[in-house]
Amino acid sequence: MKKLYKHQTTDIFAYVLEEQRALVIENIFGEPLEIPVYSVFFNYFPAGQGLKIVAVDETPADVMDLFFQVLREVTGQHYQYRLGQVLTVELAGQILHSETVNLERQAPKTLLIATRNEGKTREFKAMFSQLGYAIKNLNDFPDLPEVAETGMTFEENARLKAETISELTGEMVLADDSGLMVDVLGGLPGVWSARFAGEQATDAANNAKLLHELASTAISPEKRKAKFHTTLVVAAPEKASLVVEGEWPGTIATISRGDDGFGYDPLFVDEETGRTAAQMTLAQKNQVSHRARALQNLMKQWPEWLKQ
Ligand SMILES: O=P(O)(O)OP(=O)(O)OP(=O)(O)OC[C@H]1O[C@@H](n2cnc3c(O)ncnc32)[C@H](O)[C@@H]1O
Ligand SMILES: [Mg+2]
Repeated sequence: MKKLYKHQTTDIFAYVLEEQRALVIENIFGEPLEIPVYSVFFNYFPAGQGLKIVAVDETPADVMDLFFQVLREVTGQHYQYRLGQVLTVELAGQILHSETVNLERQAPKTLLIATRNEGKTREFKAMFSQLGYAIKNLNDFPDLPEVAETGMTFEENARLKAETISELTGEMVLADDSGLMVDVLGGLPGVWSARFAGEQATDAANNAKLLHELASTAISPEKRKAKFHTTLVVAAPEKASLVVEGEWPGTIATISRGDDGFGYDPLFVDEETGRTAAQMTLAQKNQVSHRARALQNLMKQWPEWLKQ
C-alpha cells in the first residue's frame, strides 16, 4: 500500500510502505524529514514489532501531526498527542506514553541566491523557510564579483547570475531576474527595471521616471496595464540549469500607496484586490506575486531536476 497523506497547513507528505513496515514523511522535494522523537513510534504502532521511522524533522509538530493522522487511519483508534518539553500520547483518553523530548532544531539547509537585492531576499526567505531552507545572498559574500547583466532577456540575465556564481562557489545557486513590463511602454522597463532612471538609480527615482513616462501617454487605468515578471534559474555544477517563470498582472497607479515591499511595489496595483503591492503584507504578496508564481513552478520541477 502506498497512500499519500498531506499535512493540512504545511507542505509535507506521508505514506506507509507496508512491505518495509516503514512510514515515510517527506517534504515537497521528496527529501525525508527527521524528528528527534523515536520511542513513541517504536512502542505504539500496534502491529507487534512496530514501525520503522524514516522521518526526523526541523518542524517536529507538523511531522507529529501527520504521523498521528496516519496512525489514526491505519489503526482506526483515536490517538492524540501533546508536544511541549514533554511528549504525551493518548489512546482513547488514556495516557499511553510520556517522554521528555529534545526539540533542538537541526542546522537548516542553506540555499545561496545570487542577488544583492534585500527586498527579493526577504520574500525568498519567507517562502523557503517553510521548506526548511535558510537563505543567503551575495551580500553575505563580499568577495564575490559583480555579475554584469548584459543579457537582453530575463532568462539570459538570470542564467548569467546563477551560472557564474555557481561556477565560482561550486554550490547550487538560485538567481532571480525580474522586472515590471508596462503595456503602453512596449514592455519597458522590463530587463532595465532596476536601472530605468539610470545606473545605480534608487527605487524612488525609478518610480518617478515611470510616473513621468505614463503621465503623457496613459491617463485611463485601462491604458496603465502592466505585469511583473520573474524568471528563476537554478544552476548547479555538472547540471543543465533549470529555468521557470511567473507573472503577476496589474495596473500602474497615479500616486504611490503603501510602505511595504520594494522597487515598484507602491505603484503596482494588484488586479484582484485593487491594493498596491506595497499595501500588502509580505505574506499576502507572497501568495500572489510573480516571484511566488515562479517559485510554485520551480517546486513542480525541482524534485525531478535534483534527481538528474
Ligand atoms: O540583480 P539582483 O542583484 O538580483 O537585484 P536587482 O534589484 O538588480 O534585480 P533585477 O536585476 O532582477 O531587477 C529587478 C528590478 O525590478 C523591480 N522589481 C522586481 N521584482 C519586484 C517586486 O516584487 N516588487 C517591486 N519591484 C520589483 C525592482 O526595481 C528591481 O530592482
Ligand atoms: Mg540586477
